Amino acid sequence: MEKTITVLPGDGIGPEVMKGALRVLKAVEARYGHQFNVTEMPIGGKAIDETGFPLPSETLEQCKKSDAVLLGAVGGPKWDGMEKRPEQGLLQIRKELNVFANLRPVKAFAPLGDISPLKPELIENVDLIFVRELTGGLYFAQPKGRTGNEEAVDTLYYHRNEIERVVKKAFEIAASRSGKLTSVDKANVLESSKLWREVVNEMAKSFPEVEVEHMLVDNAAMQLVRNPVQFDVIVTENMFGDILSDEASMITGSLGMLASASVSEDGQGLYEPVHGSAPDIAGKNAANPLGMVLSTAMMLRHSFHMNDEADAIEMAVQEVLNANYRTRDIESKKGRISTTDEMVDQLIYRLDENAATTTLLEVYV
Ligand SMILES: NC(=O)c1ccc[n+]([C@@H]2O[C@H](COP(=O)([O-])OP(=O)(O)OC[C@H]3O[C@@H](n4cnc5c(N)ncnc54)[C@H](O)[C@@H]3O)[C@@H](O)[C@H]2O)c1
Ligand SMILES: CC(C)[C@H](C(=O)O)[C@@H](O)C(=O)O
Ligand SMILES: [Mg+2]
Repeated sequence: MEKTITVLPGDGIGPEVMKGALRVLKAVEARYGHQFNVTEMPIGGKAIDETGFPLPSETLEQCKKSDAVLLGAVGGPKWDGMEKRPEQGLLQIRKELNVFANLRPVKAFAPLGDISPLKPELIENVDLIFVRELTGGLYFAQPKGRTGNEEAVDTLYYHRNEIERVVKKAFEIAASRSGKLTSVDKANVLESSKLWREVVNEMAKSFPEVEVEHMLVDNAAMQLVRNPVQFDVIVTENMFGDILSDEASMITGSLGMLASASVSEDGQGLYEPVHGSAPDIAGKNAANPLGMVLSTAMMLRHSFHMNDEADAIEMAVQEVLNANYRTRDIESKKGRISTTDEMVDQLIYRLDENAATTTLLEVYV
């Protein structure tokens, strides 16, 4: 199959983990006979340095005409305090591509049981997914900004349609999984949350097979560390989802493990790890590439319907962890610390092996 991918490495560890993802894609290409036409474009701080804009129009155009977009991370202290911020590029690309549903799966990896700050018995069997509203809410609504030296304003606005489309997506996902949906809001205080709850209750009538519960966001933050296995699908507002998903990353043991897919109604897909540009470890070949690599697997599965290929990457990740290869953030007492590149070497080695095994099995059958 031939596909075009726009690659936006961004800043900090973004380019380092993206290099790994592209090597993994090359391995998939070779083994499964695909052709991925990759075009790299600037976004974030790099784009500000090169063009003066965090999302240059050439980058946006290239993304719009691609089959999918892969993004590393943006931001860093270099651009702090500047009028244009790298993060504006990220928010703008999400808005322009209309990728309103941000899917952030959180699965406990058995070999990382001792890495998580949560007790092993609490995280065993955790397999949940956030459906985070991504193009509305506090991040985007007007008025927004400084209204003088002493005042600043952000607005939490939602139109019913914006809530409906993301909630529908969450119901569909819940129906395809265990049939349990938790909607997280702050309906005891916020008007936008009351509307959110109303929409969820209305939508529930079209999905009788899905059991719905409402949970206030402060309680949800607590429940995620008290008993995370109670959750399956969690749908929530943009900023609540941002905060809760970083919190939930500790179920895996590291923010560097989490992947995400952001999808639109017309099939656009933007794939990025949940973590940021990690300025504290950038340039050291120390970043965990697995969140980026797992985001690449999500791209293959969701945008290209390449399920075997995505399975093979996920299996390779499991095997690398089983074999105790670890970057510093998931350091194990049993093995030495690997660099970003070494982790990717191990993935590719196993991807080749997996492909070889699959071929052998097929021949044998
Ligand atoms: N999607 C994105 O592009 C994105 C997401 C979050 C933050 N950011 C930006 O990144 C910059 C830094 O933000 P921050 O420090 O609050 O969050 P961060 O996610 O960059 O880092 C938080 C902590 O997690 C660690 N970490 C993150 N990813 C890791 C990985 N792959 N491997 C190992 N350790 C990892 C970092 O070293 C750091 O200690 C800011 O400019 C922020 O706006 C961008
Ligand atoms: C960098 C920032 C704008 C972004 C967000 O808040 O959406 C990040 O934290 C994320 O989780 O993708
Ligand atoms: Mg975040």
